[in-house]
Amino acid sequence: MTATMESLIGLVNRIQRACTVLGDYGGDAAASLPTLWEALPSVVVVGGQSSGKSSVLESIVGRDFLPRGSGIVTRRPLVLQLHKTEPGQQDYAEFLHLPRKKFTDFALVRDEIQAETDRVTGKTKQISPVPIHLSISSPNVVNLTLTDLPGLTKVAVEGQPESIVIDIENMVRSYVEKPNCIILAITPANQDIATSDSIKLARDVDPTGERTFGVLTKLDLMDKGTNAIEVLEGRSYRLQHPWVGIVNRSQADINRNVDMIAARRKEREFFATSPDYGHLASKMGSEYLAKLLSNHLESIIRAQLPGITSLINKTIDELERELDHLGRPVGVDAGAQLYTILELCRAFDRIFKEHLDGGKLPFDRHLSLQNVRKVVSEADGYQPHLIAPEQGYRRLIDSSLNYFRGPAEASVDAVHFLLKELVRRSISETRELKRFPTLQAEIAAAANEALERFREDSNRTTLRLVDMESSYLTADFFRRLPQEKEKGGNPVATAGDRYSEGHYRRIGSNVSSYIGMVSGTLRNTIPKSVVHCQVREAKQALLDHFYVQVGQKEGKELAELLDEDPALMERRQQCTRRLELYKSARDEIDSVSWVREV
Ligand SMILES: Nc1nc2c(ncn2[C@@H]2O[C@H](COP(=O)(O)OP(=O)(O)OP(=O)(O)O)[C@@H](O)[C@H]2O)c(=O)[nH]1
Repeated sequence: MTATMESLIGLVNRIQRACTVLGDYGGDAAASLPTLWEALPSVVVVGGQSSGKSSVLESIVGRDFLPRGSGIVTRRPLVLQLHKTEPGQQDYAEFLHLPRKKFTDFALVRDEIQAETDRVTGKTKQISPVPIHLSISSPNVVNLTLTDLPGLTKVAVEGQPESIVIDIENMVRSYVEKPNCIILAITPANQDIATSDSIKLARDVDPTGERTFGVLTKLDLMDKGTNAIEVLEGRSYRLQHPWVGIVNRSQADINRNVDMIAARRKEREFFATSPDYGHLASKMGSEYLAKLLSNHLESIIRAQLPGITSLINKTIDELERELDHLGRPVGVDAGAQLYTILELCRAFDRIFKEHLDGGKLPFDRHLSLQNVRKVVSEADGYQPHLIAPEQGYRRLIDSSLNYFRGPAEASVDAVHFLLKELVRRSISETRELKRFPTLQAEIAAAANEALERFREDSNRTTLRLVDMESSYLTADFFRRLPQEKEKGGNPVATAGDRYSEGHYRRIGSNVSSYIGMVSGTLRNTIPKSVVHCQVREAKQALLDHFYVQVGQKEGKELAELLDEDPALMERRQQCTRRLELYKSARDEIDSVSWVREV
């Protein structure tokens, strides 16, 4: 049973240490990272200035080790982990930030707390939420973890910024508002309970008093003829747990170097012999308080462990999923990088081809063909001027064929823009590329460049098809045109009325029928040429140039292509560290449950 108790509080201690090492101090909801710190039950000591907070902690530990001085001395949370050792063992202290260094001189512990506080907060005397972890092993302690926070204060003293009053209140509040926080609310007995800073705060965050332990210090300093029975018996301010009265060392005792063991004895005597508190003696004093807290913390941890375990498993799943989504880190050598780049290009190319093959391109009913048809009808309705027959035919046909050039180019462009849109869509659908904005932009640029080249080629080819139709006007063609016999008429007519209207009409309809024939041909060949020069090329060789270029790059240039969004890299790192934390917590819990079952 004892083994279990030790292992449960020790278990939470180890997880708490892992939290600090891996940067989880709770309260960073802005980073939207899951926090394990906040899920762990902890006892937090809250009190106004000079309420006797430090004295209570030192009394629980049985050692002098906390910095003293004027102003706000505690400026970082101090997570104080107490481990009970076998009788006769020497007391020692260890800091998480100084692994492998054992302190047996507690005056040095005090110095180190001060130095470590300044290391993070600087000489500015600001406060910081990054906790200091101190563990103390001694036969004279119970297994317990307490977090000491800066004392609630009304005014900043010299050298400390005005904002510190609010900053402290906010920091303390951020701890005590967590439902897992057990609040140790310190109030001096020589002050009205109604004005106690710690009770005011506790009432705010824990109105039913379920998780608040009231501690009344300085019972020895009350005015003669008054006592704190009303408070200690829970009538002044009701809590679910019993109030505990404490008598710490007075300033005079401290000045006289009265040691803690002697102070504890004195405290016991105070209660045992007190006419007011004698009947409560067994439930008063710092030793009783320590045991009470230890038992409570233990039972809370036991009750919450299943919930914490399932939270851990759920969070591990979530973090793994997010990391999969963010993509795992890329290797650092050129080979791995080139491989990654080519893989990513292929991923894009695959999606692009899926679009092409998926019949998502409405070539046969697209604008280009409609345009061709539209122009054909225009050409059919075209009424030619009349010049000498062969030249006239040639010019009429040439100028009619010119009408095909615009739409031919338009069909080339239409397909070009469709392909460009597909590139854009495929780029944005290539999820793997999202984390590499540089490479993403390069692939998009390379694809668009290739499409540009295909367009030029397609334009040339398509216009040539049109040109070919006009150069096919051979002498034979004219010879085979239906000939018209002059019917009588006036042989000396002027050039203007040399031919009858019927003549012109026939020329017009001849040109028309020729153009009709040509348009029938172009209607078939333009789409073929456009698909051949652009779609087929895009499918087969979109990134060919790019592959050649990438193949010639050096390690450094490859790394640049794989340059990731810094925010994303940061996020991946954060998630990786959090995942590490949750996994180590899971391992810790697994090892304890295993011990318990044996
Ligand atoms: N007589 C007597 N003096 C006490 C008691 N508790 C604390 N003191 C004295 O009250 C003064 C303040 O006590 P601390 O323990 O330093 O109080 P604190 O809340 O930690 O104070 P700050 O850290 O300065 O805010 C010291 O001089 C203590 O000796 C007590 O129960 N009885």
